[in-house]
Amino acid sequence: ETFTFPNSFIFGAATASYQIEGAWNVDGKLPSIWDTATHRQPSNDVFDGLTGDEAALSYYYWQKDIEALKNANLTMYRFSIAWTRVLTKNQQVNQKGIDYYNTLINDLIAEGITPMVTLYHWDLPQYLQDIGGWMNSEIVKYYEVYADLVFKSFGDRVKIFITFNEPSVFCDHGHNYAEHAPHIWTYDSVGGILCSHHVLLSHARAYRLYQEKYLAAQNGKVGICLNTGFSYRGNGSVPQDTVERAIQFYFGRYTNPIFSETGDYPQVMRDAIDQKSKQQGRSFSRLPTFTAEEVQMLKGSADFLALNYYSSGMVYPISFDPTIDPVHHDSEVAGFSDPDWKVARSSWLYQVPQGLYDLLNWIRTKYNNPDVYISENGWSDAPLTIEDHDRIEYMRLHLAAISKAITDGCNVLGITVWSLVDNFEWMRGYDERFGIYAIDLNDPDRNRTPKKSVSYLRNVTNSRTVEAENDEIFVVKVYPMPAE
Ligand SMILES: CCCCCCCCCCCCC/C=C/[C@@H](O)[C@@H](N)CO[C@@H]1O[C@H](CO)[C@@H](O)[C@H](O)[C@H]1O
Repeated sequence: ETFTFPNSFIFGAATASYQIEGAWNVDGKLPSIWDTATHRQPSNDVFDGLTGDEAALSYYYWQKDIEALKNANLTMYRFSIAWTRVLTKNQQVNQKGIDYYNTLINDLIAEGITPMVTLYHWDLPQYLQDIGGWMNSEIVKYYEVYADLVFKSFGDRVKIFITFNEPSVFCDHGHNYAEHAPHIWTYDSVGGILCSHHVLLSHARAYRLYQEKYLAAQNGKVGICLNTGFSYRGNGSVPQDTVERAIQFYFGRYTNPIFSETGDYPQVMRDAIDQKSKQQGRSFSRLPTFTAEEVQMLKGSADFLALNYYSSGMVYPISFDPTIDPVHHDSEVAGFSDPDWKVARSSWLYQVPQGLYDLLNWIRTKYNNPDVYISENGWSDAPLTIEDHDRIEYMRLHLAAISKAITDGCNVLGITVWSLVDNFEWMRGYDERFGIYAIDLNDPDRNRTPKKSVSYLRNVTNSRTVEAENDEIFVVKVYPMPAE
């Protein structure tokens, strides 16, 4: 079957500052929590022991990135700004950092490529972590100062801003399980919950600031980037409400306050955490409460949803047990992956295009069909895999799923694939490569070598079609529940 894309649909690619820029301490840039994490001695716990100190050296080779975009026929570039490059500790402007992004933005626009700018892709200034980072409510003010600077400096040319990338990942993995920077472990997910709460408030304040101060002159859009898989019934006896609870706890904790008609946290989450907190003998709930004003400030605080989709899972109910993974412990849901699904070099990344199709329709019906960009979607393979047939298949099937969702009426405006170039894959270092361009870390010039997927993408963007069979997209079957 041939799947088509409307002429308005935009094809692009994405990166993030810490993962590609290098130049970690150049021109006044301050250390971020990822600099701290990767410089830990005697071991940084990164899979290959490496850091983002140099990565793709995009701080010097941004023109190579622009060439790579052009060569792939891509017309949108999602990149992030390093907070640590543009502001000093006492909240003054670091002009050299601003200059770098000004040059990048101007050069992109000169080549007809639309910049999509993420304000926060996990690289918090270390001096803010030192006062508690996302767990301290004061962070909201610091973020607002930073957002103000970004809007003021770049908003005359940048018309699409994303306030945050994947809060579920940096809040949970960074503040519950100590798996990501700032490597904090907290009991009962308290750290992750506080982080999410302050991220939501920071997002809303930045959105309202843009509306009040910049919208009239700049006429841009501000959204937030959230990630999730879709969840499926682990076997025939799993109740549908388990599926819904999984999504609400993982995704709804951010989407409900921003995109729903009612606003605030999902009721199922409010009830569960309040009740469990009580059951634990606590005098107040682990889930903070938004004031009525905050609920209003959050409600409708996004012009679009930037959705990162990689994979999906099967779920089944479990009973409350504080000793297990804290995300599941409040939701009383656990998940597993079908061993028949194809898996990438990243052990968590199973190929489930159906999940993207179902998720887009879930969002359409749940939230009155908001504008959506697929801000990340991609496949990892081994270093220097140039004949990346598995990535091509993954892209083909996910693009088909998107096209099908658009046919259903979902407002999907475009995609920025992850990633433009091979880069620092967080705690996996450089072992899992997501780029459509390969980078040899031994090459001081960091030449961007096109993988086979670049010519595939070029064909897709020229023809605005992909070929796929429905049974390649719809891969979810119901399996017996695994032993608990
Ligand atoms: C509804 C919820 C529950 C159901 C199901 C299960 C979902 C299965 C998906 C498993 C994902 C587990 C770990 C998550 C990892 C990614 O989301 C995370 N690594 C994504 O980060 C972004 O992706 C890029 C590639 O990893 C990364 O380089 C980029 O910086 C991130 O923005």
